[in-house]
Amino acid sequence: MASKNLFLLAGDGIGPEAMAEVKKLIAAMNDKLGSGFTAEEGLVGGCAYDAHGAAISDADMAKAMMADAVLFGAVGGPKWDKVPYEVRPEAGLLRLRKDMELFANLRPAICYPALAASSSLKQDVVEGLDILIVRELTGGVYFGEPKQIIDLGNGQKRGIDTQVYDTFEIERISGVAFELARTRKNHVTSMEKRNVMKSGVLWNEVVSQTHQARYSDVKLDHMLADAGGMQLVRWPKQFDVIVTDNLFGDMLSDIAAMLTGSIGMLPSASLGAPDVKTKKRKALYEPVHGSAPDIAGKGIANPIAMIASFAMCLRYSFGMVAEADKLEAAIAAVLDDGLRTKDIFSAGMKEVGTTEMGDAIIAKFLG
Ligand SMILES: NC(=O)c1ccc[n+]([C@@H]2O[C@H](COP(=O)([O-])OP(=O)(O)OC[C@H]3O[C@@H](n4cnc5c(N)ncnc54)[C@H](O)[C@@H]3O)[C@@H](O)[C@H]2O)c1
Ligand SMILES: CC(C)[C@H](C(=O)O)[C@@H](O)C(=O)O
Ligand SMILES: [Mg+2]
Repeated sequence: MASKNLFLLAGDGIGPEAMAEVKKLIAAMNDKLGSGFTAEEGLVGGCAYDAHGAAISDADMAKAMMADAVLFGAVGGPKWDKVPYEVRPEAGLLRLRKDMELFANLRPAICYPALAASSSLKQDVVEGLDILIVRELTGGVYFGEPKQIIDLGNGQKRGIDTQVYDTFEIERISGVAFELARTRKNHVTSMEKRNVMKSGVLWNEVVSQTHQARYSDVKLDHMLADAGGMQLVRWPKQFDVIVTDNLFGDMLSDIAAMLTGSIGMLPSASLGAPDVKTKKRKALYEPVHGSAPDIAGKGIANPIAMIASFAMCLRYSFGMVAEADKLEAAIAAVLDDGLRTKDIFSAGMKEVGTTEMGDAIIAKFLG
């Protein structure tokens, strides 16, 4: 049997609370289904800084590089607001993405039928929504140089971040988006700001060329990213796959999260390129939400984004498609039964905590 080595980085705040539910699920799968996962745990974020003065240690970084898949909770929190920029909690996540070359971040936004009425948008706007944001994750303004604050010597300072994209980066992320579109509704919308950014001009050009050369069977639209944000809220069902850069993808996926009812619902997969020999790809799975310091420690966090991220792990890293489908169906069924964490609660439903929600999903999955 192929190895199934997981490396778990729960992180800070609600990260460990959500990860605890996935740990129970992994144990249950091993126990009841003989799934054969091994899981080792490490530190990332503020807890890693407290332990070793770095947002991730070299030893844990090496384990992440060797794992078949990394499961990541969330990092950050007010406790570490004043630590040096280079070792702030978020730096651990950015290092994982960069060193593992996880250039493709898949962020599906699905509105489960049971939650259509609880969205802040009108029911018919979100009902049946199933879109996929493909966010470029290792380039753009997140990593471009220079990135610094310069003292101008006249009482003024200058903060500089640099947006950089090379042809190959745009080509490979658009390839991922077109390939995925072929398995869905065959429609890609590329979002950039070519009206003000040179990188946007290049992005638009390379996506079009990639489309013409290899994917002309897929419908392609281009949209300015600001208008894209507006259209996501106006009529999101016009989209199938959205492909965009690192920063726009960050913002547009938080917007998309609210179409599903709560940011506590949105999973993600960050994937590298398949290895030429083994065809295996490095991968990290994480909820889109952060460490939610305002609710950490209260036992009320929604674990669904974390559990659905594990479903993506089953699908993309281990080819366990039937199990992934079953886990996603278990989430839908528990919502149909009326169970709700606080963030998705509406009148007449049963409010539950993190643990009860996790237990109910695991029971449905195994049942
Ligand atoms: N991947 C990550 O680790 C990640 C992602 C985003 C933000 N962050 C970090 O997290 C910290 C807090 O950031 P923020 O407040 O802007 O974003 P956040 O996503 O942590 O929280 C935003 C709001 O959503 C709520 N929320 C988030 N996840 C939830 C869940 N699972 N269940 C119920 N409610 C949930 C929070 O309570 C909060 O009100 C910052 O340090 C930020 O850098 C980390
Ligand atoms: C925590 C932070 C570095 C991260 C990002 O900006 O990419 C987060 O917001 C996300 O969406 O994964
Ligand atoms: Mg974000």
